[in-house]
Formats: sequence, C-alpha cells, structure tokens
Amino acid sequence: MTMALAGEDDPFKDPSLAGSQTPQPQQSNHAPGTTLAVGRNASLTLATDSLVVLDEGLLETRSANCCGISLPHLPLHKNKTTRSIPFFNILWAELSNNGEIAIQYAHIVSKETVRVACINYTLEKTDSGYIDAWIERLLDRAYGASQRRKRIKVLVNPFGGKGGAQKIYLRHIAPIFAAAQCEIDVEVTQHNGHAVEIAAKLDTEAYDVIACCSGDGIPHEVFNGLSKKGDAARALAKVAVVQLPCGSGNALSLNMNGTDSPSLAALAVVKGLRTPLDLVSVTQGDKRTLSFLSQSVGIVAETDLGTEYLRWMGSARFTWGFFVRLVGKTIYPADIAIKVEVDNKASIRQAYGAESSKPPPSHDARPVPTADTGLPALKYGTVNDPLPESWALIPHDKLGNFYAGNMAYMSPDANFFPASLPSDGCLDLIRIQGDIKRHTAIGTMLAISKHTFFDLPHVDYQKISAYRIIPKNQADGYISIDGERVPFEPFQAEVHKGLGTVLSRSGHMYEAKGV
Ligand SMILES: Nc1ncnc2c1ncn2[C@@H]1O[C@H](COP(=O)(O)OP(=O)(O)OP(=O)(O)O)[C@@H](O)[C@H]1O
Repeated sequence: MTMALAGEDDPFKDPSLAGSQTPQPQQSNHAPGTTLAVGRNASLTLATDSLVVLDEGLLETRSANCCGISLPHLPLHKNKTTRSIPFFNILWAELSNNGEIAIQYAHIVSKETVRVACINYTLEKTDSGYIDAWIERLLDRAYGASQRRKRIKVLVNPFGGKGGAQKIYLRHIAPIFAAAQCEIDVEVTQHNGHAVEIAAKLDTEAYDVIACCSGDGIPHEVFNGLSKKGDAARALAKVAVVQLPCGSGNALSLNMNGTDSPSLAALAVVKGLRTPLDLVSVTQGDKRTLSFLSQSVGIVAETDLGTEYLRWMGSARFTWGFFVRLVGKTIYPADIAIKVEVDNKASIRQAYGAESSKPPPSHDARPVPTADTGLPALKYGTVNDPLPESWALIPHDKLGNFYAGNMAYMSPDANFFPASLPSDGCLDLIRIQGDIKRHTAIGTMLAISKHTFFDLPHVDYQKISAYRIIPKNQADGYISIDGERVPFEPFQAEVHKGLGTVLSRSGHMYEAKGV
C-alpha cells in the first residue's frame, strides 16, 4: 500500500495552472508576494498546492543544480519550462550568505520512493526582507500546522524484519530528516527490551519524537518505556512515537503515515501532525502493560504466533494458517465480560462519519499533564480484582476469533477495523463464532481485502472501553498483545482516551478506508 502524495499522478502538475504550459508569474492572479524572480528568465511561484518553478534556461541547460551536484532524474523536458513541486514534498528552503536560495524537496522517484533533491538559484538582487518573507510563506505552506525542525530520537532495530533496518535508515530515511533540518540522535537497539530502557530514561524535554526504524515491536516497547516514568502521562503526551517501517509488521506506519515505504514514511513524519492516541492498559497476573495496536485470542493470535514453523512460506504463512483453522472450524472457548460503548454498526458508522467530516485540528488541544502525573489509575481495577458489578461474564463456548483493535490496518491488506478512530476512547472489538459454515468462513476471509468485512452479519463489531477475557477448556494457546506473545492466562483491558501521542497525516484519522 502506498500513501497518496499530493500530485502523485503527475507531481509536476499543479491543478491551479492547468492548461498553462508557461505561466506568466508577474501577470498571474496570485496574490502579490507569491512570486520570487530568481534571474532574468526564472521565477518561483507559490501556487495552490505546489511550488511552481518557471525557468526558460531549463530549455537548454540544467541551470538548476543541487549544491554543486548535478540533479538526478529532474524531469526536464525540452518543450517544458515549468515544473511543480507539491508543498507536501518541500522539506526546507533557505537563503545563504552568498545570496543563493536553496530549496530541498522529496523528489518522487517511484510510487514507493522519494529521494532528496534540491534546486538552487543565485539571486541577482537580494532584497533580503522580501526573500525572507517569501521563504517563510513557502515553509508555512509546506508545513502548515506541523512542527518544523523536529528533534528526533531515532531507534534502529538491527534485527527488525529481514535485518536491513540500518541500511534502510541510512539510505532512505536519514537524508530526508537531514534535508528537513531535523535534529537527529540515533541509537541502535542492542537487545530485546532495550527500547523500553531507552524510553524510560529519555529526557522528554529534549525530544519531540521517538522514531522507531523497526516493526511494531519497538513502538510497543517505547510506549511501555515512557509509561515507566514518574511523569508517564506527561511523557506520553509530549513525545510522539512514530514508525519508519523496517519490520515484518508495520501497522503503526500503515495507519499513521499511510504507507509501509520507509522514504514515504520519513516524509510523512517530517510533515506529521501531533495526534492523540488511545492506549490500552492490559493487566495479566500482576503485570500492567500498555498496548497501542491490538489484542487477540483465538484464530488471529494463533495464526500470528503459532505458525513459526511455516516461516519458509513468507507472508503466505498467515493466509495459509488462517485458512487451515477456518476450514477446520477451530474454536477457542472463553468467558468474556465487556464494557460496551456502541453496540450497533449503524451508530458506529455515524460516529465515524461525524469525526471524518471534521476539519484537521490546527493544534493538539490536550492540556499537557503536570510533571507529577503518572499513568492514569485503572477505573475497573485489574484482572485480579472482582469483576465490576455492572459487567456480566458471558460464556463464549464456540468462539473462533476475539480481536480487539485500536487501529484500522493490522497488515497491508488487512483493514480489520475500518471504523476505528485514534482517540475516541474505544477499542473496536470483533467476535466471530468458530463453528460458522466453511464457505461463510472463506467468504469472511476474502471480505477483509474486499472491504466488505464490517457489514457481514456474522461479524460482531462493537466499540468497547474495557473487557475481561478468561480462556477455558484449553490446556494452552496463544494470546497476542500488539503482536507479542503473552502467557495463556486471563487478562483485563481498559482504554485510556488520548493518553499517547503519534504523528499522522490528518491529525485525527487513520490513513484507511473507513465505514
Ligand atoms: N539488538 C537486538 N537483538 C535482538 N533482538 C532485538 C534487538 N533489538 C531489538 N530487538 C527485539 O526485536 C523484536 C522485534 O522487533 P521489531 O518489531 O522491530 O521487528 P519485526 O521484524 O516486525 O518483528 P517480529 O520478529 O515480531 O516479526 C522486539 O521484540 C525487540 O525487542
């Protein structure tokens, strides 16, 4: 899956200039101050969605160069003297002491890749006041409400995915962060749990973002590391946790950045808006863990965690593992108590529509918790406490799938929770009976990629804020919290509305087709 970049079809086409091969900036209908003359035959114009570069000189020579390096793949056409660069792709612009303007941007190399490129021009007359104001306008269009020059703690898991995270970081991510003038501090994780330690000790006043070059395992560790701080609530609100996809499961990036391409994700992070994210406390035994993505018991957990012996199959192992259990009508009996918030699909659809029709927020409206605010208290106690009085424990003797999701995509083709919202204070819960007819089961599996899953009548879909699940009549089995295996024992979960922070493209929605 790839995110839709502004102007993706033709990045050098600006809709506001449709039909005009060679715009005349001086006579254009743009407001005064949108155009910067950068030589006798060249100008830079702030159009509706993009920067338009008009350069007659491009007809004969590659007069624009990138800091002395010739520009790779610049789409210069003999009969074309303009090109446009979507504002979203603009990383930085500045005027140097020798009167040169340099604009760095993420050049679209392919659907899956952007690479840093730069244009620079020597200005003939340096009316620095006008130029500075023009650059400020350009950066304002490029960044909008997104923070510029983010201070980023980068964590690289050398064993994420196929083990290529360090290379991916250096090749596809670091150049974009550098061009966007981000302040970077890189650390390679040394062992399992290291990211918990790093986040627990992190000076949260010194960073805006923790960027995980990894799968979903490192973000899970980071949220839990921040939760160990004395000022956990403040730390989780202040520092945004993001993912640069370098693992085998990259759900955080798919949902927030709309892509599992590392360079597109780096661009999305540079331009990302602070977004509150619900986090879920899971208590099991005496342990309290934060979950940001999902909890599963039954077929999904077993397919995810119990098919290691099929690793040779690659990603087909999940499809195959799922299929085998579906047609085998495998059941995973449990007793379940749920605090339901929205119990029908029509109301869920309505709530989703109401949120998606809101304009993007201009700022993060949450008050920053004070320095002495730790994790929120558990409203419903832990799994060791008596069940809250208003909860009813209901036997699910034929349960096939118990799947609670905090985000939409669980993997690139699996938008399991299309109605989920980043901070509605709810988990989306799917329950499916394990003894449904075989052809219904196969149809259910296919419906996920066809985006018809939500409406299937046998898919029970609710919005919930807490639950307890007690597996029964099975000696052993699989429980997955954010894709990590935990003991096969009862657990209880409770949502904390907007406790965590991520960066997203929209500021309030997931990058997934909703309901
Ligand atoms: N240097 C290291 N050596 C061994 N394990 C590490 C190291 N650094 C991180 N880890 C562990 O690697 C695990 C998986 O990380 P991650 O999610 O980044 O990759 P993944 O490929 O998506 O994971 P998975 O193996 O779950 O598919 C995490 O549990 C993390 O603690």
